[in-house]
Amino acid sequence: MTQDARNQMEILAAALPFLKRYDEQIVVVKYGGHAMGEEESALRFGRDIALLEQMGVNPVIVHGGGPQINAMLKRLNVQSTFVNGLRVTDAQMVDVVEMVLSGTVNKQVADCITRAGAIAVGISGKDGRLIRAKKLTRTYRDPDSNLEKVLDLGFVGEPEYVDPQVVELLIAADIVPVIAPVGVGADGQTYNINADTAAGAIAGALNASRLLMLTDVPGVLDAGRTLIPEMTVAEARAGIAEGWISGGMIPKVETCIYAIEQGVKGAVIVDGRVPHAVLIELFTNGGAGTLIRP
Ligand SMILES: Nc1ncnc2c1ncn2[C@@H]1O[C@H](COP(=O)(O)OP(=O)(O)O)[C@@H](O)[C@H]1O
Ligand SMILES: CC(=O)N[C@@H](CCC(=O)OP(=O)(O)O)C(=O)O
Repeated sequence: MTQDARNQMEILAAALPFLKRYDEQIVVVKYGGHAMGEEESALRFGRDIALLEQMGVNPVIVHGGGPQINAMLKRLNVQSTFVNGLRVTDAQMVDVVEMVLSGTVNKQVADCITRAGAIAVGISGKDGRLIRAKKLTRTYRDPDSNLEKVLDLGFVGEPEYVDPQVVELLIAADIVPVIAPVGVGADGQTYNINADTAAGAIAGALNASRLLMLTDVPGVLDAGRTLIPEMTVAEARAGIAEGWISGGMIPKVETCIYAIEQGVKGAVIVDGRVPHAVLIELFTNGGAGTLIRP
């Protein structure tokens, strides 16, 4: 038995009293592009997810792939810009985003789980019309003119309606759904959706008991860069308004708030690079990362 398998067994031994809590429950895991790391770390993630499935929990994976899209754009010599953690996505960009997310990354993540002994099937939000999307519309106050302006991010979408039927069919067949955050408009247009936002919408539609957001920082850090173990929705909103929650952390925190408002019991932002982060979060008293609560 490898050292890693021994570690996994040790966590599970400690987890026994908690197992019943998640039996038959849906746990949505957002697997961020930064959390994926090297192959060994992705395989370890796959083993944890396969184990959850075998233990009777119903994991649903929504993955990101921002760094992987960046790497492909670099190869193609295409520049990319972000506004508030969202990629400005023109027609050429949306093709690359779909190719990387629904193609390479989606199949890699599903493969890591399948190699660990569960059956995982990779789909995107377009399959079965899982994520009906519309163009994201946001306004902002222009600091120069002080006028309210519309933010145009091109083909960046937001979920308008989630039809979880295809995911529920996979769960009923004991298959782990692995979902790429690409949505489809009423007119068939493909939209690039931030993976955090997609995960929150799916967790809400599935009435999940937990949403775990795996990233590459220990959780939400305060202005002094210290980990905040627990914060209320109001505190999280204040962090965004005050600016110490910024960039890619904004969609993450907003997603947790949304998921809680939809009835998800707990939303946690946690460091996915820590070995067995998912098991530790679900099955230990202290958990890890930042829990956002009402
Ligand atoms: N208050 C904060 N606490 C932690 N991270 C923060 C905070 N504000 C901004 N960030 C940034 O958010 C990033 C996480 O978002 P992102 O890179 O989009 O992750 P992912 O690829 O996992 O979705 C962190 O690496 C960090 O640079
Ligand atoms: C609109 C938007 O920004 N979409 C993201 C989708 C991928 C993503 O969110 O990946 P991570 O979770 O790894 O950051 C993007 O284009 O990068």
